[in-house]
Amino acid sequence: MLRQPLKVALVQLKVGADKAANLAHAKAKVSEAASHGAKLVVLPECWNSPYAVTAFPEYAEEVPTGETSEFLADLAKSTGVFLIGGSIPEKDGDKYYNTSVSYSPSGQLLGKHRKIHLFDIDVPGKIRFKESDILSPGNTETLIDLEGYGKVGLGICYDIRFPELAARAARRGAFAMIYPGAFNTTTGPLHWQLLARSRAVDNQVFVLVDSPARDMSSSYHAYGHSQAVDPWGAVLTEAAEDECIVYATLDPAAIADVRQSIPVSSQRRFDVYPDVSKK
Ligand SMILES: NC(=O)CC(=O)C(=O)O
Repeated sequence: MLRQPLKVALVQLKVGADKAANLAHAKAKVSEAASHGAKLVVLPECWNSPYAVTAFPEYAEEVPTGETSEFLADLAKSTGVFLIGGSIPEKDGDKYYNTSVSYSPSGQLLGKHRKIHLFDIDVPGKIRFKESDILSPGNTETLIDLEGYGKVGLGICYDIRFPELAARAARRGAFAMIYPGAFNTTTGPLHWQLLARSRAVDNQVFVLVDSPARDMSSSYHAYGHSQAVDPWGAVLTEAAEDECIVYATLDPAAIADVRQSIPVSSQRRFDVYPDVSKK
């Protein structure tokens, strides 16, 4: 559980085609968040590369030995924050993944999460996206320990649509689910906040979702609206579409309060349906 208040910053980063510029820009924004007192900083899905299946092979790197992972480790250390490094295209042998790495304030690798559920959708006349044309799925759940605060579960974007991941993380003690994401202007307005609030209410945990800024000149129009939701399902902070950093302080009392008031975790009927946290 969350052991003390935690100030978080969600960096809704403007992302372009120039990888070096994306890294430099991320450094400026993470430093800005740290200078405002954030102890946990989150970057969005696919922030060192355009979010396009065709771009992934060109931008992909080894993780955690590649340039961007090393950059994130150094950045976490120089700013003294827990850094959830959004996600980047990963190359491992002849396979590609959509991968997130997280670092401690001393630059230690805390976790590596490969997107488990690939974003393959076809909404006729609106959006077709097929990550599986290039990417392979991850096969491992990720729980990371933020020393002094407690554990958080990690998912990437489409992973939020699969409630089992959050339920399992929460039942293993996570106080929050964090999803670097990049919903779009078709699915975002209906589903992004609904899903974030649902995962929060289902599990009585905080949920952080972090998107790139919207760029109408790119092939993928990210929804934006990075936000933090509390265990009651209340939105603590929400960005609009443009680049910005939004902040929230996660208060341990909110978890204790909702769990005492509405004790669903002791009211579950595992005699009627199975507990998804037991494999
Ligand atoms: N980009 C994603 O992985 C997911 C998304 O946009 C959606 O589920 O909608």
